[in-house]
Amino acid sequence: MANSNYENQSGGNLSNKNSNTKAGNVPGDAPLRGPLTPLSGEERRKASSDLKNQQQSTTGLHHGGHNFHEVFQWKQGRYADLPGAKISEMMKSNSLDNAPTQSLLSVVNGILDESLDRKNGEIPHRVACLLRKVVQEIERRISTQADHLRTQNNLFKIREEKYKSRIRVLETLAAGNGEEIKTESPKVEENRKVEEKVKDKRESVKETDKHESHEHETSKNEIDKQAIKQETEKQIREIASLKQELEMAKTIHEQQCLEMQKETEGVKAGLQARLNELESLLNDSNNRVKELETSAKSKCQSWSMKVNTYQSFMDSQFHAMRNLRFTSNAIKQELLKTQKSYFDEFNLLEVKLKALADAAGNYREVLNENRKLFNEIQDLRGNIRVFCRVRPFLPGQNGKQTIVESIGDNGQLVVTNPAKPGKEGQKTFKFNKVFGPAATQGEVFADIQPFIQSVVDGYNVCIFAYGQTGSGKTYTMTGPNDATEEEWGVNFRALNNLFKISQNRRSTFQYEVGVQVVEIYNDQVRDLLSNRTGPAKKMGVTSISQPNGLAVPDASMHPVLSTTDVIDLINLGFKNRTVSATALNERSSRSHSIVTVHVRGKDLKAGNYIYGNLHLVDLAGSERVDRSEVTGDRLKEAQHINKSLSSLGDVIFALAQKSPHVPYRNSKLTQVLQSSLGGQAKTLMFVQLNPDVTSYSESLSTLKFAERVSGVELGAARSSKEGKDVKELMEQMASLKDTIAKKDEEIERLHLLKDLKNGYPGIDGEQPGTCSLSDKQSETGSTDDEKSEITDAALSMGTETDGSAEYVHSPEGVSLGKPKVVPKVRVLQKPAQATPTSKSESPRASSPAIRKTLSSSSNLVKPVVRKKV
Ligand SMILES: Nc1ncnc2c1ncn2[C@@H]1O[C@H](COP(=O)(O)OP(=O)(O)OP(=O)(O)O)[C@@H](O)[C@H]1O
Repeated sequence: MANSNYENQSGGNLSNKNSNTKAGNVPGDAPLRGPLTPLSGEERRKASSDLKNQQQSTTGLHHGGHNFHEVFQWKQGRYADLPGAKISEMMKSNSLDNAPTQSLLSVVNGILDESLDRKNGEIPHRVACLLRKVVQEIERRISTQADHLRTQNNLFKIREEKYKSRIRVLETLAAGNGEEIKTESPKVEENRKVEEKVKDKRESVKETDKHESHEHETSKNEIDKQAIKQETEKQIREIASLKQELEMAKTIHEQQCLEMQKETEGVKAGLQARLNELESLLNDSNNRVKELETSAKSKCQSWSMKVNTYQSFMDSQFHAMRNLRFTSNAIKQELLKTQKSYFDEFNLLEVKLKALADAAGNYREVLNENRKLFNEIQDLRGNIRVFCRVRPFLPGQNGKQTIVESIGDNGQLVVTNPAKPGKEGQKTFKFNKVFGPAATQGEVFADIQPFIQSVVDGYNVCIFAYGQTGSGKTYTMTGPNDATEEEWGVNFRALNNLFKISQNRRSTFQYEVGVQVVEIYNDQVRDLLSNRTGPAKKMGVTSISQPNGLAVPDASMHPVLSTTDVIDLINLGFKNRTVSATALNERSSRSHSIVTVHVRGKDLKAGNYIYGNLHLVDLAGSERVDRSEVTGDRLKEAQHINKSLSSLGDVIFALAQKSPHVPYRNSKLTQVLQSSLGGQAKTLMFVQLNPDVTSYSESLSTLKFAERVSGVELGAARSSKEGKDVKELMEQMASLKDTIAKKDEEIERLHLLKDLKNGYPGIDGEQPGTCSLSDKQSETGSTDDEKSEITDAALSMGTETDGSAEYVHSPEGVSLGKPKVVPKVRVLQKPAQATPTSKSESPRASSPAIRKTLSSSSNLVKPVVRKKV
């Protein structure tokens, strides 16, 4: 308040408190007084009124300053936000002139602090102008204050002179020359008053004395003189003290002057430094502003360039979009056209699908017929088939003189007696097929494969290898030790094929496969897969074959899911056999090993089961006992072998003769194989031949046995009452083959229809997880039989789908709609009349499969021309 008072009074000059106090008492024409001289009442009143005036003036100015505060008391960081109009208004108005210097400095500091706080140090232009104005105001005030100080100094000097003259007067007074000192000093005035008082007193004394006695006058005068003297001394002392005080005041005043000067210079220097600092900041700010302006200009230019680029890009995009729109319209048109043609094709397809559904509906029937035909072919070929296999000479075998003269394509084998060279010694044998020494395992199996399919169809099959020791029975049935897949024997290949077929039929049949491995040694049955340790347990054989074909129910049954399982089991069985062989001296040659595969298939549609079993038999060596000239155990073994082999021959012969009694019970071997010998069972015998001349006698014996067996069926055919000869039967077989071929053609056509349907993705209704027809084809083998299996599975799926989905046409395409059953409008029909042929009277020829001729109303499924059988 005091500060602003002073500042306002002095036109905003900078000052301190001391100067403030004194400046208030320094009006130009004010009477000069000593510092300690008491004020008279008049002077006090005047001084009070001056003070009031000053206060009023201060209040008024402060009011103006208050306005300034209102304008300038911005919070830190807000000066930059002052609107330009406000700043220019402040700069135009006189608010800066009335503002206290402290406030101006606060503004400067505020702006600078704000500029420092701001990261880029920028001061907006308008704030910089304001700053310049404020600084100019501060400069002006400094110069004014300097003038004021000079004036004040002069005043002090004048006052000093006055004090000095007064001191001189007092000194003169003190010297006692009685000279009246006319001075305006209060002390002198007081002296004067005292003197007047003394004078008055003297006069009053005189007057009193006039009234009192004259005598006392003299003594009183003396007393007065002494009093005056004392008074004078007292005054001299006072003058001395006043002088002292004056000196002190002078000293203090000089000190104060010096201090003020120093302070003023300090403030001036500070302000100058601050001013310089502010100017440099201002310059920096200006430079920064220029830099910013330059960068803003360059940015502006780059932005305008970018804008141009974007504009051109947008133009090109718009152009491209327009083109795309045109293209899209064209595509839309094309799509509509395609859709229309698609609808047409779809309608056509629907018609074809109906035909396909009809055909597929009857496909099962066709398939069954196919199976029957297949079996009839098998029957015609003979339920007992004999293959002869001549093993090659072994690497270490000497001589290498063979008894095999020739091998014919028609199953003819000519052997020569080494003792009778020439035609005389030659003997011809006829079998279903003869495999020479070069025949591979794969070639051999190719002729066996149909038997495996029969097993899956629910027939019992027995494949056994017969021959003398070392003739290759185990090689054919199992393969060599540690056989590669190429060298796999019948066992592994048969099961591998069985799994493949069951896999292909998985949509219609669910198969379970179990394996038993037993051996028959000395007419005893032993389980080779028993996990019991020690010698194998003896097994009983059921005399009447069970419906499930389990002739040895006590033998462990092992379910198998893959060929690997089978390999493991058979290896385990042979290992057990080998263990026994160590003790029983090469027992493998003198025991029959039987691998029995039990197949149970569930018809997924009908729900019924079919059973089939396959016996894979590696017979004991067939060498003659008399030649071996053995005794004891070996003789017993040989007798058992001979007995079991001849029992096998007897059974087969009895079956061929359709004898009412078939001697199965004569040996354990025939009992075990009973389910696979006779009835609908199919038997395949491998006659293994050692071509070495040294084995001629054994080989001849083997061949004779085989000839007897192989001649059974054919002989029976020849001796039948209908008088049909082999040639006729062969013709019949060819005819049946022809029928099958036609059916295959028909199936192919159905495939075509199916493919046609699959050609339209999204409408075939293929269920997830099901294979497409092509998938199935690729994963199967190349035989026709397998193909028919595949077709069966594929068409079964197709039939279900065709009957359950309706296809909805929509502009977006084709989608599956509400399920709808497609009515079967076409069925496979029997021919109007079946023309019986000369063979039709035969039970085989008169079977419905042969009599039926397939026809189809579909233009794609052409009717099969019925062949004369
Ligand atoms: N087709 C063939 N090709 C190559 N080697 C063969 C063939 N047939 C048999 N062999 C070999 O002949 C030898 C005897 O064959 P194998 O053991 O199969 O006769 P086997 O009739 O089973 O004898 P055993 O009655 O003693 O069991 C074996 O070394 C076998 O590898």
